[in-house]
Amino acid sequence: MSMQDLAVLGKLLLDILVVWALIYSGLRIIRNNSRTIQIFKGILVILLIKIVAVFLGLKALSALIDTFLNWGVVAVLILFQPEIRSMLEKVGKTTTIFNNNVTEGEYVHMINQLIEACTAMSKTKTGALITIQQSQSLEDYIETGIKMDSEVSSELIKTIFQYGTPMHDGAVIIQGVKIACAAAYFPPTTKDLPSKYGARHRAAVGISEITDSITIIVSEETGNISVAIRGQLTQYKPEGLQRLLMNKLVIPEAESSNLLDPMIRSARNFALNRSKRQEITRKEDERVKAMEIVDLYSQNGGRRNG
Ligand SMILES: Nc1ncnc2c1ncn2[C@@H]1O[C@H](COP(=O)(O)OP(=O)(O)OP(=O)(O)O)[C@@H](O)[C@H]1O
Repeated sequence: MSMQDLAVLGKLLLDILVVWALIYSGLRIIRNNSRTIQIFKGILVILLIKIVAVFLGLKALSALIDTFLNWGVVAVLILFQPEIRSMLEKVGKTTTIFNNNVTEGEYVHMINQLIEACTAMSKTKTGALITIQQSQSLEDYIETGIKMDSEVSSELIKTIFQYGTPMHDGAVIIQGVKIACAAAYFPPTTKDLPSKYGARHRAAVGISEITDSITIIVSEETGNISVAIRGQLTQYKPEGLQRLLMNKLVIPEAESSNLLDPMIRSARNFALNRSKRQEITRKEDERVKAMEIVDLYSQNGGRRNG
């Protein structure tokens, strides 16, 4: 292969890589926000109607949709203005696109502080609701609370949830290793939960159904600690919760989020054969010994989101 061929191949690969990164970023922005998902679905429906109109020769409908689509770019710019602005802000801070800037040590410290706080609140039966943002943004919900920008510390968490204080009602949201807000409101689940679970647990399950967040609940009534993930409520002892959070949040720095993540992950998954993957999943499951698992979906007709 000549140098010229190599140069052409290199350009081609770079081209594919850049387009991949742009599409991936675009899809992340859409997926990270419940509002953008709805708008994106709406646009898809309109495009589908357009295809059907062309196929059936419905000229008036087709022309109407054309006019709508022509103005669509302006409409999208107006509708997505907050998302576009935040995306450009992120591009400005290039580090956040390639690395979320949180070290493994900082995560471990945050987890230890959370465990300390939850253990103490569990003993004193102080009700608490703490949600940790994962890949899907919780900005919409942070807006409903009282904004903060503070390091997670056991003392601060306990103070926030101290009964009678102005911020004890609602949820604390953690982004990275910082408390982004307190007193946030979540849309409660519409599912029938066992009667022992009230509004706090309903809110936790609700947010876990619509985002990939991890929500810790300390019950005011029993002092029990539970976690809601993907619509499933699981009760943990503090040690189990610590293992769960370590497994979910502490990833080796070399694997931390960047634009090439999906490619690296696909390549790695491809390389691992099926049985090996099952073995790894089994070992990870064993590390988290839950006391009680309430699978809300199997109790309610088996619907499961994502
Ligand atoms: N939609 C919501 N979003 C955020 N927080 C909520 C929401 N609904 C209730 N909460 C919080 O839950 C508290 C009420 O909890 P409630 O006692 O009804 O629930 P519970 O699931 O039975 O919990 P516990 O076991 O602690 O009693 C409220 O004071 C408020 O702090």
